[in-house]
Amino acid sequence: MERSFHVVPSKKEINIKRELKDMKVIDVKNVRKYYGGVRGVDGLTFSVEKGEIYGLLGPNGAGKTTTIKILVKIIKDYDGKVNVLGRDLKEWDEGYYNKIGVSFEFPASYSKLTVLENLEFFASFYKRHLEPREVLKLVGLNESNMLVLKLSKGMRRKLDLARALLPDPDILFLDEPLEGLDPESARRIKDLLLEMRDNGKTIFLTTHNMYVADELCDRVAFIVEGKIRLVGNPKELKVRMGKRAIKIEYLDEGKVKIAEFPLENLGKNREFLDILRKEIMRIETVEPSLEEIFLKVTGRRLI
Ligand SMILES: Nc1ncnc2c1ncn2[C@@H]1O[C@H](COP(=O)(O)OP(=O)(O)OP(=O)(O)O)[C@@H](O)[C@H]1O
Repeated sequence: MERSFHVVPSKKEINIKRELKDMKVIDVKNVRKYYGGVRGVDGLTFSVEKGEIYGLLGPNGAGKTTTIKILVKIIKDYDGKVNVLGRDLKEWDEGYYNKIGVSFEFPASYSKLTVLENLEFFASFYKRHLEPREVLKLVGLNESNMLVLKLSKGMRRKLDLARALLPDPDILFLDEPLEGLDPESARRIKDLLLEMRDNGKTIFLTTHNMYVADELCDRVAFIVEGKIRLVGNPKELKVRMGKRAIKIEYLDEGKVKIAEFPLENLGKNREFLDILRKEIMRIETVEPSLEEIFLKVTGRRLI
């Protein structure tokens, strides 16, 4: 049976939704994975709630891909506890793949088949799925009859996402979802993900791009050397971790000048009060970027 994101839910679905509300959809406790002697993740602990876009932000080698691979059961030999959709990950059988959608950095399609043939093939694995043409429309990929080998990087990225959407999953796992997309396509995919989130889907993504984290994520987790160092809403983090300063632009003897002052004791700051008597052009609070907060908290740059 085909379903869309907007169909009226059955009573059973409403009850399940009620149960899932406020529930930790993903709960990871003290997870550890080494590749021989190389640390993938170590002491990884976090949880994701239903209906949020949760972003794992970190530099190369931080453990983002390892985390996703564990969560989608590609890596099974880890230590620690992982619970997804109310069940221990190790207890989930093949039914898990009807509940989740996965889009990875590497191409996962058959290059000698067309876009539509690929999606029809993948759809055949699911008991219930969305219409291949419908998911292509959602991601804005119009080249349904083009061979995959002829697709640009951005088109492949959209195809990967379309494939992830096929089972109409409760959770989407996306590795660097906007990488390689032109600005218009990136905007479209961002809007799609936000709409899906508003419709109760949970989206877990990894990125090393602070703009993606900033614009898309309800919560962002900083990951460094296999551990989460800080979690928060991007806007709240900026307020909490910011410099708490203002920038003032003013005219001084016909020249534009800019000065910055800490918010503490601003009303008693003689230099600031003197400037206020001049012609003010603009006053704004100084907002740090996520990159700056990341550096402050972890001592590491994102790239
Ligand atoms: N198959 C593997 N064999 C050996 N070491 C690995 C393997 N996969 C990952 N690693 C190592 O584990 C660590 C974490 O890698 P991971 O790919 O999870 O990080 P990442 O944050 O996704 O980085 P990137 O942004 O570069 O993909 C790195 O030191 C990496 O070299």
